This record gives sequence, structure tokens and C-alpha cells, in this order.
Amino acid sequence: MTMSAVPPPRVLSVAGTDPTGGAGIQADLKSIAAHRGYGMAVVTALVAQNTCGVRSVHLPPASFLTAQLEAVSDDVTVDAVKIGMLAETDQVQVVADWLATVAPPVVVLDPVIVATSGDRLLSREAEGALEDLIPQVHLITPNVPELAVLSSTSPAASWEELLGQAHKVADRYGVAVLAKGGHLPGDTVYDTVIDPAAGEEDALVVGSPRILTSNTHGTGCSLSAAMATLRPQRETWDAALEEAKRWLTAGIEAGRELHVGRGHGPVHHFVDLWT
Ligand SMILES: Nc1ncnc2c1ncn2[C@@H]1O[C@H](COP(=O)(O)OP(=O)(O)O)[C@@H](O)[C@H]1O
Ligand SMILES: Cc1ncc(COP(=O)(O)OP(=O)(O)O)c(N)n1
Repeated sequence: MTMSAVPPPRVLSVAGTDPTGGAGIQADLKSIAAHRGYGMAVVTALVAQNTCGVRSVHLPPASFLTAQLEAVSDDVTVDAVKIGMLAETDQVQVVADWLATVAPPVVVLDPVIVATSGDRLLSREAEGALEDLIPQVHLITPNVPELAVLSSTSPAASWEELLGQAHKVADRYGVAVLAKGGHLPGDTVYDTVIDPAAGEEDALVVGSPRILTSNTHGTGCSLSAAMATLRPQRETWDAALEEAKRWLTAGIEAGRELHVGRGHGPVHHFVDLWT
């Protein structure tokens, strides 16, 4: 038997659940594995949802969220963290406090506010608490409506407008922002990382053909988990994005082969392995 000399990055997903496996923690763990990471998971919310929508949400007490986070970091060195659904202000604060103590080298925040189905996952009151969390993370991955909330403006209608909002948020918090064009019109879907620490060099803009499909449930979750897993293995965010985007595009295309659910189906996380 041969084993790689370099151990895989130990990547922690802090997120809610999707029992149909397309979004949240279940998607994150598949994405982490697809990118050769060792996946771990701390559950913020038990979500009764499927490809058609969210039915109900059950939250553990904030003290139990702390207990889960400490159980991981007291025992395992965490190389990267992906944060997804945080439902309430106290959950945001618990995660911010834990990050301040542990200081993992790579932290990616997908500021999940509303699901593809239109269901709200972060309470309106907790939106403001993200301000305390964002300065402690290295990359945020908002979609068009989430970036609008973070930049206190209306959703961008063009790529230029999206870039303006991403620069505003990046400068305000000193954080890298993955600007994602999935919600914009057009035959090509663009993504780019705006990184205030990257200097004067032009950011890499990665485009892919827009796929006409309903298999887009969990695309944001899967992409952010991929970025968290790839970053410890690559030199730059741009290198991670190039690889993650190629994989996700193939995964969205191959999602139709899975035949999962009657609503927005999942992406095929193991497209490179099975097909
Ligand atoms: N129909 C599509 N075809 C190809 N890529 C897509 C499509 N929809 C989304 N993507 C890609 O999936 C990722 C997530 O996109 P986006 O929809 O903007 O965010 P979210 O899933 O968080 O709402 C981005 O890399 C985006 O470019
Ligand atoms: C538990 C949980 N977390 C996140 C989401 C969001 O998933 P989705 O609505 O498909 O959006 P993106 O992952 O594409 O941003 C969810 N539904 N459940």
C-alpha cells in the first residue's frame, strides 16, 4: 500500500444540515473529500429540508455549539475552517470567540442568509453580528443578494456593479471577497477573488458557460468548502479558485445524472472520480 507523504489538510465545516445531502454540512464534507481534505463537522442547526425547500429548523443551545467546537480544537489541529449557516446572533458570537482563541490559518465564511428556495436561514437581527465575525476570517463568499446586504445596498445587476460592492466590502473589513456572478444574467458565469492583501496585480477572473439546469442546490456551500480545502494546498486564492471553479462547473453539469429530488437538485461532488 502507498501513502502520500504530505498529510491531507484537516478541514472543519461549521454549518447546518441538509438531510438530502446537497447543501450544508453534507455537501461540505463531500466537497472537502473531493479536494483531498480530511473533513470534520460542527453542526449549527438541524434543518428539515429537501431539494424543494426548508420545512423547519432546530437549533442546539449556544453552549453546545461551543462544546462541539472545543471538542474538535482541543484534540485536532485545524488547518482550515469553512463556516456556513449560522442562524442567530449568539451562534455568530460563539464562532467569533472560538476563532479568536484558536486562530486557524485558513478561515472561509459563506455568509448564508437566504437559501436558493427563498427560505431565510440567518435571522434578520443576526445580520449585524456578521460585522464582528468577518474581520476574523480570510475569505468571504457571498452571492449577489448576500453581498448587497453586506454592502448595505441593492443587489448588483451587472458584473461591474458586483465588483464595486466586493471592493467596498473587502476594503471595509480587510478581507478577501470571492465575488460570484451566479445570480447575474448572461451566458458566461464569472467569479473572481478581490484580495486587499494581493497588491496591485490584476485579479484573475474565471468564467464558465452558464449551465441550464435546476441542479444548483448547494453550489455556494460546495464552492466555499472547496476553497477552504484547496487553499492550504495551493499558493494563492486565485489558484484555488481556478481549480474549484473547473470542478464545480463539471459537477453542476453532471448533477443531472444523480436524479436526486424534484426541486433544485445537488451537484455531483465526485464527478472527477466516478465519471
Ligand atoms: N447555472 C450555472 N452554471 C454554471 N455555474 C454556475 C451556475 N450557477 C452558479 N454557478 C457557479 O456556482 C457558484 C455559486 O454561485 P452563486 O449562484 O453566485 O452563489 P450561491 O450558490 O451562493 O447562490 C459560482 O462559482 C457560480 O459561478
Ligand atoms: C444548512 C444549509 N446551509 C446552506 C444552505 C444554502 O444552500 P443553497 O440554498 O443551495 O445555496 P447555496 O449553497 O447555493 O448558496 C442550505 N440550503 N442549507
